[in-house]
Amino acid sequence: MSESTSVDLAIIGSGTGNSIPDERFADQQIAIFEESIYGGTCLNVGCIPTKMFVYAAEVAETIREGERLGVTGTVDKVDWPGIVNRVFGRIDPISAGGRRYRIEDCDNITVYSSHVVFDGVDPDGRYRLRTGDGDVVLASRVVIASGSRPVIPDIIADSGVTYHTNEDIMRLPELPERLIIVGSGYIAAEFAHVFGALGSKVSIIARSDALLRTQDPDISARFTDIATAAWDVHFESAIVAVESVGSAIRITCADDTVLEGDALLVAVGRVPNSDKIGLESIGLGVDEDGRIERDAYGRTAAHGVWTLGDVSSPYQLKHVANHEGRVVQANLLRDFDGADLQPFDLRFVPAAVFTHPQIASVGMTETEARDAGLDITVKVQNYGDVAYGWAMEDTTGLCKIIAEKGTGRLLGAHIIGPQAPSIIQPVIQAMSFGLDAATMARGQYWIHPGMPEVLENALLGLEI
Ligand SMILES: Cc1cc2nc3c(=O)[nH]c(=O)nc-3n(C[C@H](O)[C@H](O)[C@H](O)COP(=O)(O)OP(=O)(O)OC[C@H]3O[C@@H](n4cnc5c(N)ncnc54)[C@H](O)[C@@H]3O)c2cc1C
Ligand SMILES: NC(=O)c1ccc[n+]([C@@H]2O[C@H](COP(=O)([O-])OP(=O)(O)OC[C@H]3O[C@@H](n4cnc5c(N)ncnc54)[C@H](O)[C@@H]3O)[C@@H](O)[C@H]2O)c1
Repeated sequence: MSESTSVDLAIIGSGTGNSIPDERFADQQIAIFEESIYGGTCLNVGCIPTKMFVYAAEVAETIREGERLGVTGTVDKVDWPGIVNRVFGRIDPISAGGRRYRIEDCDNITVYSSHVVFDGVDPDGRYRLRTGDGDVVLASRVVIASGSRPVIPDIIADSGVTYHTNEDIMRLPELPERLIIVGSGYIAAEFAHVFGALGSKVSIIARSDALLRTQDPDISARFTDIATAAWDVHFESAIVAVESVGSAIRITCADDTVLEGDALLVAVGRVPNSDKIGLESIGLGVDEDGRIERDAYGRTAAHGVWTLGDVSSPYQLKHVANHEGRVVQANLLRDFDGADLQPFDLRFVPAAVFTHPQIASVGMTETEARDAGLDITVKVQNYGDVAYGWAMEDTTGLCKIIAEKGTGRLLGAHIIGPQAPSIIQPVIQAMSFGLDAATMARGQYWIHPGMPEVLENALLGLEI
């Protein structure tokens, strides 16, 4: 049995968890546990590399779409290995540098590069954490920031075929000629764009009758139309067989559709990493979606144990994990039972899908607002209705605003079209700071002829 080490704070996960120790924690002994690449999902296999690939895909699309503007060009070559090297040539050193900084420059921090589990509580009430390498760390306070991982349907896992997830698809040695994507959410939409624009033939197997189903119905419908024209999309498809045929993968669906591909990407959702960390040994449970239960301040039911990010948040988004990280960080400097703890603010959480065209949203969908019994007014404004949309010859972009009748309270905004994640930001600001639609529309200038005029016109078009 190895000797144990005592620390003031243990952090499980080096994603958002790595941002917690700053100079205010310099007098605390801290253990950080990371079983995989240092820096977590967003940096290594999530937001950042995907968007670096997306940008290259956007450039390829822009060249192809130039013809309708009178600028004709062709994409002569896609240097996939070159793109992979550029992306990871930037990211890998950041991950390695972050790890090196914690190990070499932070005297109060020890990094354990191993899987860790809770192994009960010692007689002094400290949490016992046991690593796969045999180290035992005792901690009076713990932050669980262990994130989430991809779900793999049994029929694929059991088939023995080679499949990919976000963890390795971006490091394929060559661009697959034919890519099959199983799933119809964020990751499916983003990678379909990346691989489709860079030259793969993309097939999507979707369980339901639409893509990005959790978006506002107008956005999901518009995207589904565009995606169906761009890629080979199979709706309401249940997979009944998955097999290897030579170097290819063959998937058969219940309606006898047979698809063959050179690579298979699984993107059917992510589950919280709450099931392999020994939570039961410290009396903690999870909710029906596998998320660690927590209160508004990030506290679990175990005294001194906090949680944040994908493992416990209702949102699997990095900006949410970062916010939750800042809240837990502030609360760690207070008493666990203190009356001055800071709560999470999850009122107006925006999200964007970096597919083609881009999509961004904040607040309620029209369906959610109606289901909530609110008296609403809705305006849909097309990109093509404003001058910059004419400049772009845009025919598919739209901006939809939902507000409360009578008060003009902004309830939701949903945009599909070029630069949607940037264009939506003023609405996030308005909702966060309580601006109503009329004040937002006429209480400021809108640069003419900028694309945000689509937002201005949508606000002015509401019948409040
Ligand atoms: C392909 C993809 C694209 C995405 N794009 C975006 C985007 O554009 N915008 C956005 O907002 N969000 C995006 N996300 C979501 C975002 O990446 C996550 O919400 C965010 O990274 C979660 O952060 P976290 O700190 O909770 O977990 P993570 O960053 O996943 O960190 C958890 C860490 O804990 C480690 N760990 C887990 N269990 C243990 C254990 N028992 N012992 C030791 N270590 C352990 C894991 O190895 C991991 O490194 C994307 C996700 C994916 C998969
Ligand atoms: N731009 C971003 O912010 C971004 C990008 C990527 C991922 N993410 C985060 O990561 C999460 C996970 O992404 P995701 O795309 O894996 O999940 P998702 O929840 O967005 O979508 C999963 C989709 O797969 C479908 N599905 C489930 N089981 C299936 C099956 N057996 N066969 C076929 N389809 C099936 C679901 O109906 C759903 O539409 C997202 O919800 C999001 O929070 C965010």
